[in-house]
Amino acid sequence: MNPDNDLPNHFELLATDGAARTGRLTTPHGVVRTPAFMPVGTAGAMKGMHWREVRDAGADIVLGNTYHLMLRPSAERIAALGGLQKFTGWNGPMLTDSGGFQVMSLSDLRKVTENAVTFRSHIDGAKVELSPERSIEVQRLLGSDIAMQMDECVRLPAERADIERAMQLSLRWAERSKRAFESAPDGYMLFGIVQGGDIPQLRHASAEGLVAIGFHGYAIGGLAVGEPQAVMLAMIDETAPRLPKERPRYLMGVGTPDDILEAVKRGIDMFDCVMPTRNGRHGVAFTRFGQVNLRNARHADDPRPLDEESSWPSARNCARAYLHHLVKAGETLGAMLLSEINIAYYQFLMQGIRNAIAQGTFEEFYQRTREDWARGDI
Ligand SMILES: Nc1nc2c(CCNCC3CCCCC3)c3[nH]c(NCCc4ccccc4)nc3cc2c(=O)[nH]1
Repeated sequence: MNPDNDLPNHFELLATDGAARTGRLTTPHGVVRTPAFMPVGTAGAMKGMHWREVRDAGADIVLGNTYHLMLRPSAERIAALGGLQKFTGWNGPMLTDSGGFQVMSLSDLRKVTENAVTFRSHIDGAKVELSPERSIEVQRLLGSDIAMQMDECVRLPAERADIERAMQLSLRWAERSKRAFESAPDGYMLFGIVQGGDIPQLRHASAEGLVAIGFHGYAIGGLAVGEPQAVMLAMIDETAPRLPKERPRYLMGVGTPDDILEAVKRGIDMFDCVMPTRNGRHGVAFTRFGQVNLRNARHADDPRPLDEESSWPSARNCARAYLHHLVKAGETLGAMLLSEINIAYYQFLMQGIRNAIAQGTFEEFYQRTREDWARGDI
């Protein structure tokens, strides 16, 4: 029996160092080492990468894209083809978001009612209704190992009344999402999502409401939506201690390496962000010494690789001059190389974090890593 609710707990805490934790989350498709960075697949693919590279870079779990896949090819078609793992060839754990956040950011003509989010498909303009029940059905059809409740995320800054309305609606949708999820086979998980904007009391009410309903894990949503990093970190401080310590905590949409290090320090276990692949496609590399914009002319004659000590071959072997050329020439290989270099760096960072927490040296790791970033690209 778990102290907080009667759902099975598939998360095992291995060590803690201050508020930071390292553990293992067991899913039907494999084990996820935490703290974990989850690369974001788009419509069933990791833009610019083969799944083999995603795995070789050290990723245990990737995100599938509920919003896109439900519109094309449709969740029913993916289910008929054996589910996302079979359909995509990624045979490891997958997490899917509920789709509501993306509706709000990607499609126009959308409306939020008590029952659902309704919107027009950006593909064929068809009217689509995404209720908590339909979102759970789609995530079950996709075969995702970890599903997210349907929620409403408010961009910041926002009026208190709007933040409160969306937080309360999300709690009612949490209840409906959990009921719709109840038929899932053992091992599959559903996470609740804490809302409440930048208002501590609303964050507390949301966290307490979700814990009372009971989930396999808890996400902190409604952040990385325009607020300064200090506000994001303050809301983590208000929320994480109010979530069951034996269950996983997932900070949605975050973030830069600096965001991740600060959030791990405050007790976060899981992250997702499009930044490594998106910045890679735009010519920006993440390295041990900070970000390097390879579009910059200063790299044109530089024979050095990005990082001679990197465990990732392309980061250790490709001359900056070559990467600069590929990016300027708009060669697809440029986007591919920088995407894999960035995913590999994020996984290198996560492995360093996990090792440091396990050894009780997270504080030193935290300080040294930030100094290396501040050194900047030599
Ligand atoms: N349900 C839900 N999802 C959220 C997401 C989407 C997380 N990524 C899903 C993933 C699924 C597959 C496709 C891609 C997205 C967020 N992303 C961000 N910030 C991103 C900030 C950002 C960072 C870099 C670049 C652009 C935007 N804040 C978020 C808050 C919430 C939230 O409250 N509720």
